[in-house]
Amino acid sequence: MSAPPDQTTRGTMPHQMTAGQAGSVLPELRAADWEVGIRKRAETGIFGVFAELPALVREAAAISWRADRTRTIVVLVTTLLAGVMSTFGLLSTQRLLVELFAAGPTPDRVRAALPALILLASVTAVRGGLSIVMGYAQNGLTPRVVQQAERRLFETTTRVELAAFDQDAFADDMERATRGPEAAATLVQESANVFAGMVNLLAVTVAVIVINPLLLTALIVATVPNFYAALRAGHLRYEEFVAGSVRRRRLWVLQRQMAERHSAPESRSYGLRGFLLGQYDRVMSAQTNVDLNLARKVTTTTSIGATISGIGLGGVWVLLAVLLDRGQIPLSASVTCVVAVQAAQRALAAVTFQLDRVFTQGQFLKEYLGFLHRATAYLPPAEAVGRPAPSPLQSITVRGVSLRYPDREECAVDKVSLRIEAGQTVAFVGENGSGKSTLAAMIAALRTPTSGVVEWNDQPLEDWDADAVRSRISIVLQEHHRWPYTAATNIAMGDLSEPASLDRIKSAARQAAADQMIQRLPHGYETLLDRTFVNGQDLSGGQWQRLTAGRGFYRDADLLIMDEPSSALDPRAEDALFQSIRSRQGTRTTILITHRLANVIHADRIYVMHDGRLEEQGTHAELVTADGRYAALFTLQAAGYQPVTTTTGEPK
Ligand SMILES: Nc1ncnc2c1ncn2[C@@H]1O[C@H](COP(=O)(O)OP(=O)(O)OP(=O)(O)O)[C@@H](O)[C@H]1O
Repeated sequence: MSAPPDQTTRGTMPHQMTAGQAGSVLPELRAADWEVGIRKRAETGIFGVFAELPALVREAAAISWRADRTRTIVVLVTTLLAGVMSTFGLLSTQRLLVELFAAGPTPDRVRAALPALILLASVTAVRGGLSIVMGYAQNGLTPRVVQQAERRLFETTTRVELAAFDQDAFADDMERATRGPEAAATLVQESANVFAGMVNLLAVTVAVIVINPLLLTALIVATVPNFYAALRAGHLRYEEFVAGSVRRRRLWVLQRQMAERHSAPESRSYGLRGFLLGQYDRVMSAQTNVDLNLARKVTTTTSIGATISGIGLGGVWVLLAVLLDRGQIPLSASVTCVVAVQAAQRALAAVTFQLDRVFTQGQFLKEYLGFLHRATAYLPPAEAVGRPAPSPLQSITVRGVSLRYPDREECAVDKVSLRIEAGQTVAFVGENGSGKSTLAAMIAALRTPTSGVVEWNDQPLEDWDADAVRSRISIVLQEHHRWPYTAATNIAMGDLSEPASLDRIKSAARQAAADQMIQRLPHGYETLLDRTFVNGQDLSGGQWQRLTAGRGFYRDADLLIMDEPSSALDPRAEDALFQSIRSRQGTRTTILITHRLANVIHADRIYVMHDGRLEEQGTHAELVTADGRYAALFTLQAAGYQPVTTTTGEPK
């Protein structure tokens, strides 16, 4: 029996793990649909993909140019000059050999060879000097290019709308894109190297043709198969990288699950060790199979190339022997030919290696640029720039708003309409998954409705600058993030628009019942809240929740949205928190999402959600009188607080 897809993405149940199903059960072991386009492109063949290289090299050069003009020029010029020097070196070697193998007395031959010897020595010295300069320039250039390209990537990932993270492909796309910055840095130099290598090759080819045009054919047979095989091997490796990105991410997640402290307690108490190791074995064995398969293909390709090239090289030597034997070429020319063929092989090996790198790095850069391009679909519209900042909140109107998440049939929020006046405290209640958080996210300008409109002061949210709207709203999320900074910073992150003030931080912490708890930490407000750092501490779930609420209070927002802010709080902390929320009533606007219905009794209006729809609304008294869903939920919860009585009505 194969498991349903949503279950298998979270791991397969141990009883389902049979060897025969290994290839079919975990979807991450199969290529995902969205990879099709990328694979197709990877399969267009080596030369088809090569057509893209000039554009990619131009892009890399542009990135490098923006990062550091001087070093880019130095790297390009020194690399090209070094290539030219190699060619001169080869030509002067040839000249040297011709002079040394010429007829006549030895002192005369040595004298005649002296200019070529001096040229060879000078060329070698200049080449050495150029390499040093190139090394310095490249070392300075690489970090700058990486920093600039990486920053551009993170500028995008931090700006995209939340909807981007709902797309399957986004995380994998991003993983591949992270290789782009390094690729941009190496591409510039490697392309210059390829160019210089080509110049070198051309010189060798000319030298060989001059000796005997026939030798050129043999030279081509001796070198081209190796060249093609090396290119093909690079192509195969890239294909594997593309196909394996989901699997690698799965492995990375598993590695963390088995080695991190957050998962350690549950892993032990539920005895998950075997399960996790089993998952690891399965993903890893799939990875190993792919690696072995790749190694086999690469070895076969390169072996065939090397064999054909070897035969070709044998042909060169035989041809040379025949020509020598027939007296068709002098000894000096045949020695030069041996040197030239060896130089050609070295040059071609270098060019192949560099081309392979340019090719692979070019693909990484392409992934990077492609990701940046695709991500633009999730960036706020350009026309948003320059929109006015919203005036102080007077009302929020939700008009027929719906939102459907990708790949979901039902709407998470379905045609909801409501109006909140400034100063009101309203509550969203309802069962799990009824759409409360999604509705709040649309009101907070974090998600865009699929249809309908949210208005701020009777004007659609899109009319206002989105960042400015968000700066007027403080939202305490149900799934809050535990920022790995100090307690003070964790609270001050609620408003970074001005320098943090300890008084303000403490005041926010007091509203969230977090002040005393923080003061008792080893370094008080300056305690670092991450155990992975030296002297770092961790908090309990409820303590983190208090801190998060403190962050919400820290921002002097027109609208405070608290999504399930007290689920982990003890009764005293909960009471203190709700007193703080209540103290806002009449002056500041608050949206409260909670399952603890006792805390919403005082709300100005309660909205009851069910299956994405707004089912009831009213004050607590009105809803109890209506005797609908709210009344049922309230009565059920209240019953839990009644003393248990005997059948005669006596307390037990
Ligand atoms: N990012 C998402 N992608 C796909 N579906 C989602 C996503 N977030 C929420 N949902 C789905 O949308 C529906 C509404 O979720 P939402 O979080 O708004 O409910 P809620 O009322 O806040 O629930 P709870 O009381 O459990 O917090 C649920 O069916 C949920 O599975």
